[in-house]
Amino acid sequence: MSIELREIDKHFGQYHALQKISLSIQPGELVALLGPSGSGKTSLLRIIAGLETLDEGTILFDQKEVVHLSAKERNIGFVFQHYALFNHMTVFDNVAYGLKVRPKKLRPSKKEIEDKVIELLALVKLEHFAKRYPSQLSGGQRQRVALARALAVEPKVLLLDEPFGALDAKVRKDLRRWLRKLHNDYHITSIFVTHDQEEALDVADRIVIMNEGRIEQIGSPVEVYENPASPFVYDFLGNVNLFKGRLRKGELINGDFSFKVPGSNLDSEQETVGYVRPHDVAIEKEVRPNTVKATVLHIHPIGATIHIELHRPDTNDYLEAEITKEFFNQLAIEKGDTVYIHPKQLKVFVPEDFSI
Ligand SMILES: Nc1ncnc2c1ncn2[C@@H]1O[C@H](COP(=O)(O)OP(=O)(O)OP(=O)(O)O)[C@@H](O)[C@H]1O
Repeated sequence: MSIELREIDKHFGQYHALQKISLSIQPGELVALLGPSGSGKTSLLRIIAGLETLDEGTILFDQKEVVHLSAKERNIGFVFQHYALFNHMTVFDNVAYGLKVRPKKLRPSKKEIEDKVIELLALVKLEHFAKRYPSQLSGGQRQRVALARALAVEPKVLLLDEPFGALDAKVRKDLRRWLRKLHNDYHITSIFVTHDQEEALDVADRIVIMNEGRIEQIGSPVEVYENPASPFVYDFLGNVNLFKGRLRKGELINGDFSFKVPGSNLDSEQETVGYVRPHDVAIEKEVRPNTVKATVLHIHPIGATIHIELHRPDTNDYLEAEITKEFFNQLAIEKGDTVYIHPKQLKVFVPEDFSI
C-alpha cells in the first residue's frame, strides 16, 4: 500500500502543529519520523491513522483518499509506546482479539484464528508464552505481543509510535533488529515515530526529519547523515563540532584556522558556522600549515573507536574527535598532550543575508 500526504496542516487552537506536510511513501517502505519533542511526529501519525482530524490537505492510500474514513476503516495496525495490552486477557487472547471482534461474516473460524495466533506468536518468538498474562512478561516481551496483536488483522499499514521508547538500551537494540527482519519478511508499509536518531538510522529505509511542524529533510539514512540539508539536521543527527567565524572573501575565519568555502567569494559580518563530524577531525602530533593547536582533555575508548575530547586555546572551544584504535596506537597521545588539528571535511551553511 502506498501512502501519500498532501499539504497537511493542523492547528491545536492557536498553535500551528503541522505546516503543509507533503510526503510520498512507497509500498513496503519502512519510514521513520524523526524529530525533537514537540516537532509534530505523533500528531502526523495520528492523522494518518484517522485518530486525529486535519485542518487542510489530504491523505491517499494507494491513490485513494482516506480522509473521510474512520480509523477502523483504514485497516491500520497501531503500536504505541506503552503496550496497551488487555491485562485481564492471556497473551493468546490479546493477539486473537482483533480477529474475534470482527462481525460474524468476516470473522475467521475458531481454528483459523488459533492457527493465525500460533503463527504470529512464533514470529515474535513467544510461542511458549500463550497462556501467560501481560503482567507476567518483560517490557520487551509485552511490546512483541503488541506487535503480534497489530499484525493479526493483516493491516495494510503499520504505524508505530515510539514502540521501544519505554525499554532499556539492550532490549531496544534487539527489538530494532527484529523489527527490521519482520519488515523484510512481511513488507507492510510501516511508519514509526522516534526521537532517537540512532534508532532511525539503524532501522529505516528513509528518514523524515521534522522540526517545529515542518519537514526539514527526507532521505535515506546515508543521505541525511552524510548530507544534512540544514544546520538543524546537522545538529540533530549525530555529534558535531561547530567552527564559528566570519566570512572573508569566501573563507571562513575561525580563530587561527581558515577554510575556503567551495563556490563562495563572500564577505559576511554575520556569524557563519562550519559543521565538522568527530570522525572528520584530523589529529597530528606535529604542527602543519593550517592546523590549530589543541590540548587533549580526555580519552574514552568505546569499542574499536577512541573518542577524544580536545580544547582549542585560540577560540576557547571544546571539540570531540573520533579515531580508530589502530590510529590511536600509532599516534601515541596521552591526556594533557598538545596536538594539531584540522577538519578533513567541513560543511558551511552560508548566511542568506550577507554583505559583499
Ligand atoms: N490534543 C492536543 N491539544 C493541544 N496541543 C497539542 C495536542 N496534541 C499535540 N499538541 C501540541 O502539538 C505539538 C506537537 O505535538 P506532537 O505530540 O505531535 O509532537 P512529537 O514530535 O510527537 O513530540 P514527542 O516526541 O514529545 O511525542 C506540541 O507542541 C504539542 O503540545
